[in-house]
Amino acid sequence: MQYIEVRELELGRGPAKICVPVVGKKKEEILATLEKCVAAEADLVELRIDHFENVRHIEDVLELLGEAREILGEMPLIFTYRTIEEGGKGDMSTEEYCTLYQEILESKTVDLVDIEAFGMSGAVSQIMRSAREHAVMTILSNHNFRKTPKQEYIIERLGIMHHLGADICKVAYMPLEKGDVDRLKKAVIEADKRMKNAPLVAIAMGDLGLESRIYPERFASCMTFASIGEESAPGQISIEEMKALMIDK
Ligand SMILES: O=C1C[C@@](O)(C(=O)O)C[C@@H](O)[C@@H]1O
Repeated sequence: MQYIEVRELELGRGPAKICVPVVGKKKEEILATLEKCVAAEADLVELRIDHFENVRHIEDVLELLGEAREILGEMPLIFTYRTIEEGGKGDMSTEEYCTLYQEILESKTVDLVDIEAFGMSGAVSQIMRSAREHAVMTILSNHNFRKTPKQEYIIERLGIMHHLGADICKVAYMPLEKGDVDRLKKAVIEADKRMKNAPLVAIAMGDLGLESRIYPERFASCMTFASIGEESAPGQISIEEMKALMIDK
């Protein structure tokens, strides 16, 4: 079993960890949700900065991250700018996206950055290089909110992310029928074998995908996403429900 250590958290070893995505628009709103993440004992949080109203003002983003860190203490923080193309709110150009990630990596205020592996031509290798230089861990991700790709395509995409050196490879796709969830499961189990159990995350979104969220180990996943307040993707359940379901297993 391969695993990574992010602060005191082991990802890829032991039970899958619960990550809460935080999607507030205003600083106060975001910080209040982070307090709730601590109170609810999430394992880690994902700051979905594409929702933040001042995302184009780097000083405001850095100030927010500084205050977030004070609240979170040792709880790991993932920094994610999700583009519209992959189901988020972000409409930055490739250049702006690169600059944002560059500034964040230099600031060393986050533990992991989520980079869209196939969206921004040329951006990925540049950001990966910078993350390595600044010793920040990386999640390479791919999303499709409309459908679930073919099995070979999923295996290939996870393989490319692994080859590019991601610490965690992540896919999230929308199933249109139950068979799509089964296909995702088969694909990630095969990819996991080929990647020799390197940490990965696979999510089937929407109501049909619940199994992938509450039984992450069936999808070889080291992490599952649960909400506090507003969900960041269809099919997420609350952290309370998730904890109750995971204990009941
Ligand atoms: O990639 C993911 C997974 C996700 O899309 C989900 O379906 O839970 C939620 C996103 O916030 C996160 O970046």
